[in-house]
Amino acid sequence: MARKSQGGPPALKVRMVTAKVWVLKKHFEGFPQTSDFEMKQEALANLKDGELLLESVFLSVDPYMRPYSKRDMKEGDVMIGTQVARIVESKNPAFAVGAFVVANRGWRTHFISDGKDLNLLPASWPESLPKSLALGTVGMPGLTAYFGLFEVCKMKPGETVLVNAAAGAVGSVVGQLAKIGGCKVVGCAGSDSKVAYLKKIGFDEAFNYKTVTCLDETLRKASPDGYDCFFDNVGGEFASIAINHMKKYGRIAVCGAISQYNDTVPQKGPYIQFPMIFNELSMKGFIVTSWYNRREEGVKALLKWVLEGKLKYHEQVTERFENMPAAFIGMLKGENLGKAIIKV
Ligand SMILES: NC(=O)C1=CN([C@@H]2O[C@H](COP(=O)(O)OP(=O)(O)OC[C@H]3O[C@@H](n4cnc5c(N)ncnc54)[C@H](OP(=O)(O)O)[C@@H]3O)[C@@H](O)[C@H]2O)C=CC1
Ligand SMILES: CCCCCC(=O)/C=C/[C@H]1[C@H](O)CC(=O)[C@@H]1CCCCCCC(=O)O
Repeated sequence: MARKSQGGPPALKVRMVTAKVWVLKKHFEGFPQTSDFEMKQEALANLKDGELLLESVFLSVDPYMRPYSKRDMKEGDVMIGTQVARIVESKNPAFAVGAFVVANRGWRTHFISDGKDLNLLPASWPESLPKSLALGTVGMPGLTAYFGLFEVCKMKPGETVLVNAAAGAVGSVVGQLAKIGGCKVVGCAGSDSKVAYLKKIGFDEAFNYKTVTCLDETLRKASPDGYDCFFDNVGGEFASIAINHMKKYGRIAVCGAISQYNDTVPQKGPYIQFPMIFNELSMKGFIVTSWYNRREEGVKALLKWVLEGKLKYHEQVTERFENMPAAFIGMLKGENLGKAIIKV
């Protein structure tokens, strides 16, 4: 607080902010444990000209954090990740206090930015729409579905699309975009209530991959003529079986391999050459950020479909920053329906 000291110059306005952060205490071995994380405090410096102070309002837990922690992080680093944050103080004329942005500043409650790494929420974002959707259906996972389906799979009206992890953040958008695009869509998920949700949001066929007696038979029954497009979020055994159900010239978008992220011993074949050659398949891995030169187009399309009611969303919201590790582990276990979000 500013105050005048008797006779001297006015005292400086000092606002000390302490951020809570989650660090990777110990590299994950197999399935992550809450003991692999540690919560710490970070004192933030005072703002310099051009800087902003932000507070995270919603944070995202995503599957990529598991493989990327192994590839890119060392023990003691703050966990990687994105947030929707509110500007609480600004010494940058381009950013007003109270505005909301998407940032990529890891598992932190507060942080300082020079504004260069921030994406303002679109001006057309309606007040009625949860801002957390900028981390899900209208954010990175939604864009993954959009570019993966339309650009990687090159999906066309009248085709049949298969998607796994279908009740999650990416998969639930894939299925609905396939319907918007005039396709038949088959999806699978890991519980009966998720399967019921898939039917509710318009999937033509849906099944619980954990309880089917024979995946091969189930895939054949769901689409006896096979699949034109396979949007693979899971990899491993599921993908090895599904590849044999592709139609001639089928296209596979290799988006993720969540069934393999926690493996301590790498899974072995079967090998894919025979179906690839016999059916002249195309299989392409992709990272959504390679399409971010068209990010605005994707966000605009997804937002429009949400507002028209054609693209439904569900969020699994965990309250409190302190529960982030549990929410992350829960998401890897399949406890989320739709996008897993943390509300600080
Ligand atoms: N390439 C890219 O640019 C991107 C790739 N991805 C990938 O997309 C996939 C989905 O991500 P996202 O939508 O954010 O996550 P989800 O919201 O789908 O959450 C993960 C889901 O994966 C399912 N799952 C977990 N373990 C297994 C398993 N062993 N076999 C089958 N399913 C499993 C669980 O659902 P269930 O109950 O059905 O088992 C769980 O809910 C991930 O592989 C991720 O890495 C995501 C974003 C960008
Ligand atoms: C074999 C691993 C497959 C992982 C697939 C996946 O989920 C990829 C996700 C990326 C998504 O396309 C956009 C991202 O931001 C994800 C990668 C995040 C990398 C984090 C880099 C570390 C940092 O933020 O500093």
